[in-house]
Amino acid sequence: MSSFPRSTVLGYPRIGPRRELKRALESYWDGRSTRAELEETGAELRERTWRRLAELGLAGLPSNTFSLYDQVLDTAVLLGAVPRRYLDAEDPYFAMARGTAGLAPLRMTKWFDTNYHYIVPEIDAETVFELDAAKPLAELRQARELGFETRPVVIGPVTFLLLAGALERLEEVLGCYEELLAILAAEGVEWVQLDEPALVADRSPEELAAVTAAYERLGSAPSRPGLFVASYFGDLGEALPVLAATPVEAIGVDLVRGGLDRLAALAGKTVVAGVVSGRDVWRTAPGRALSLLRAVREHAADVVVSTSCSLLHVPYDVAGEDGLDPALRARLAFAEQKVAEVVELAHADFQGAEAPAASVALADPVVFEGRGPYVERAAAQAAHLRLPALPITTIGSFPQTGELRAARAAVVAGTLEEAGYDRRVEAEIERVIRLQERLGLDVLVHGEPERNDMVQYFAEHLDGFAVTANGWVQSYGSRCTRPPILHGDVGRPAPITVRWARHAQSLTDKPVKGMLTGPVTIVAWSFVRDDLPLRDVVFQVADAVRDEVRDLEAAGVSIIQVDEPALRELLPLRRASQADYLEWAVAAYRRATSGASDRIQIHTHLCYSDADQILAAIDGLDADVTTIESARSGARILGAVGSFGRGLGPGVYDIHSPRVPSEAEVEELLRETLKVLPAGRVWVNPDCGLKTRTYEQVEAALANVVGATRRLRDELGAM
Ligand code: MET
Ligand SMILES: [Zn+2]
Repeated sequence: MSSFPRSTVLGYPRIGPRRELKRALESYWDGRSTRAELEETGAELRERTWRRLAELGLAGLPSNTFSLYDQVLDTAVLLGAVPRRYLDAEDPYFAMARGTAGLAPLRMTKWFDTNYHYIVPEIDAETVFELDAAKPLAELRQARELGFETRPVVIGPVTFLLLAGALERLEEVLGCYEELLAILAAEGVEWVQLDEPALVADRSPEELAAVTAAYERLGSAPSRPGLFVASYFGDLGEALPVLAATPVEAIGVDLVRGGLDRLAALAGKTVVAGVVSGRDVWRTAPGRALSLLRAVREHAADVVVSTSCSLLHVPYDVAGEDGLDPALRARLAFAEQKVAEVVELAHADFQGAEAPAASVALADPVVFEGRGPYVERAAAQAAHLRLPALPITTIGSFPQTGELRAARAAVVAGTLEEAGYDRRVEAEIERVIRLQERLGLDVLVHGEPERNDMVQYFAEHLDGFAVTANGWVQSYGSRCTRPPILHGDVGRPAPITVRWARHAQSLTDKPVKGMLTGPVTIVAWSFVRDDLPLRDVVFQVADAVRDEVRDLEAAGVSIIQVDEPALRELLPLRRASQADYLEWAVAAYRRATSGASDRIQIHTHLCYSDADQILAAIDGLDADVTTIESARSGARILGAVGSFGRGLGPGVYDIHSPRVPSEAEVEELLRETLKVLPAGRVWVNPDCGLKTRTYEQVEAALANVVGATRRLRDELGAM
């Protein structure tokens, strides 16, 4: 086999520089275009990517990094792991991804510690693995016709099976991989990339033995291309010597997050050195990158310059972001700029840009111990709020109407005055308040109509953040987010939510919750400066939230919710670092909320099904009331919440589905909850915000929630 090209990237964004794939997908799903037209858009996007990467001077081009929905789902298809019930659907691929009228989709969850979501493969006794290499072959051949030799990228067998929870099927799956390698070799492919990001998390001896088994077997396949096993999102740790002992020729290491410790084991291998970060938007500091490359060269047979992971997790291009401060723009690198850096680093003359000296505004890491013990607070709040048993509330957002989105766009375009927009927001708040009163909810919300997004809205109003015009990053399928860029010291120049909260409260005698996003979530869903420890950045944001909490209290708001849905997401992949993270994350939350007096009821909200893993930390947040996803995940969480010491609202309405739950279903969930929690601590609420639903669905569902709760209240009263 020939030597590995001098420079490469592990993958590239695929949604399109102007989100062309998003539009093509949604038009196909709505029946406005054909599958062939969708494929055509895909082919154009791939062509554009290869041409651009080649123009930028990148030597090693990847293929099969494109996907119509998700690369893990593509791997399931590649290996024949398509559950039988989807085979009769009109389009089985999208049936698995999104469901159909009669079929629920496969489960979706977060890709390691990113905000990208993949489709979880379903492997059971029925699964018969059978290779279907059509997609990688088609992409390889398309590139070839355009004059490009590419390196097909596939998720590796160990990571694929670990994600599916089916490592015991390794032998069967390896047969498919062997077959794939033979097909690619016959096509004249020189190198294939097998992604094994699961190896950067803690792995048991059995799992490491699976790594050995897999790569010994694939390495001794009679006919195969060069094997490049890519790891990313952290340090390979003890998996590194294990992998290095197998016959694979090239190993990819993430040197942005990982260390140099065990690199001596890589003697004789080609090391694909991930020195340009695929997880942030900053230009690479040349000093560090060059010294890392020098250090690797001392050990490895051959060193290739690369990104630390796929560039899927960053936007396309800084060019066109004219709204950004030029000084900030000069520090930024999106996918295009990162490719250029990789190319330059592969030539010795790399200049790059040293990061400016950090403006260190270290927050005092001490928790503010402002609040009294929970029992005392609970008594003060009960006297003040006078809520019924099983109080009913919602999570914050109500349906976002097309008119509101259009009005927001009109303000940006300059065709609608701010004052006119504000009046529309106020009218929407009034509608939401009236609706909640009519339905009979107990703790109301203003509905968040002024927010485009629960993080971006705060970023737009805080110092130290910038928002991009076109910095879209794929979240799942056709969904993209535009993460704000946290680039400087954070401050809150003026109150952000107070005027809306005050307006909402003026319309009703029922309590209206103030609604804020917590410090961990604001940081988790932004691109963050890398010149300060993450903890210090989170504390700065916590102080800004703390100011807002204080102003809400001063404005007469008696319940304040501070959401932390991303608390679980930032949890480090390695257990050894988790306790430290949870400690500072919890401290930041308490710092943000502990300025409120005991009389103020603090709520928090978390969604996503795996909250049970961090339940102790959630308890540590010390919020008076926690609302949490439960209905969607079959009330699994109820098994773990018995010891929870404060108010808790396990969701009784799965808002991810357009389905309206019946009164009986809600009642059943409430009865389950009352078996594990004392009635005095139970709250009644949906799983999450209602903004993706329609008013019709929300009204019907909440009416059933109220009906079921009233019946149980009557029973409790009779006891
Ligand atoms: C992803 S959590 C969302 C919480 C937010 N308050 C809402 O209701 O939309
Ligand atoms: Zn939520």
